[in-house]
Amino acid sequence: MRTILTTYCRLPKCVLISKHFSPLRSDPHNPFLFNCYSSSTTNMPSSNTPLSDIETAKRNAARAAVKEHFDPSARYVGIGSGSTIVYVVEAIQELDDPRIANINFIPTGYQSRQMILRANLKDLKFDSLPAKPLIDVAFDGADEIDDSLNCIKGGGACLYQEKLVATQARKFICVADHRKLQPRLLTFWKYIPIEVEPLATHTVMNAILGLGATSAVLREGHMMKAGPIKTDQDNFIIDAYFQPLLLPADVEKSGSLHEVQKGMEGKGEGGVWEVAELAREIKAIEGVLSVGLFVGENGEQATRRGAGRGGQKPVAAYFGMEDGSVTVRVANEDGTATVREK
Ligand SMILES: O=C(CO)[C@H](O)[C@H](O)COP(=O)(O)O
Repeated sequence: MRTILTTYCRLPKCVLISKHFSPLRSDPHNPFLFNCYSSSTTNMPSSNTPLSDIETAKRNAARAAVKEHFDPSARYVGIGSGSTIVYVVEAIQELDDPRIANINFIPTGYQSRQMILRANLKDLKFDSLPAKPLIDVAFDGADEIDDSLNCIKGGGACLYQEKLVATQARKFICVADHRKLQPRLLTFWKYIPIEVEPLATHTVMNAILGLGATSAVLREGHMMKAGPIKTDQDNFIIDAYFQPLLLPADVEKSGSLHEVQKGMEGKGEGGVWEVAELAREIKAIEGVLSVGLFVGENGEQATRRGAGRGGQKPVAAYFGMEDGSVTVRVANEDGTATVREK
């Protein structure tokens, strides 16, 4: 696997390592990481635990999102993966409403399910959901969210089940800290996680480079000698580095995507994509199970259209800010988004 890594990376190794070591995952105050090593039966941070600024921002965002979108009389609630979602579960518990015991919580993977169980909530596997009713609401974190509520997800390697749950939900709500609030995807967060069937790893990496990625990296585990990370589906993750992604509005302004790309190529910065178009191209590569770009419709748009399912994009994203406030990006009917301060 080392061969694959060096063959396909066009960046110097040191750059790859530093990009790989995401700043979003190195906080010693992170209660999710802490609880990985604790024997705590709740897996929940105590509300009295002093938190770092980032963790406080996550908690503030989670509390605001739960207050506005969690209904204790709901039947099905999706619970995502990562370190921020811990605070959503905490905020649900804090409501201390007996009706919560009747809710089926749908996990998006192993970590998510453990969190649900340790919080003494009722878990229901995605494939046990009845076909018809949609999940009332799904909460999840994200790695980056743009002006139109497109998201990058999969920093924790859970994108496939997260997408399954989001697209089966009437509304999908994102919860994040201020670092994830960006105008365009791939601004602060530099790569798109892609889940691939292991046999197809080489061919998918080649195809991604063919789309103009600056590099494609097979994600290794923390213990290099143990090999690449395996997802909950036993697949690999390829992290694909591209230039910042455009919104449809950027393309409209410039006339056509081709014109924008031409302009960028002139500056020696090829491989510029509109976000939904790139998601479609990557998904079409044989061997790709899921792309960590959440694009297209949101659940409310899909419901209005009578689609009978949800959408990939959130209807709202809550960001805990550095000053303790919460900023919300809310979807408008036409797919654009409005920013609201709380
Ligand atoms: O997509 C995910 C896992 O695959 C997470 O939701 C995303 O990485 C955000 O995680 P965190 O809340 O720890 O920053």
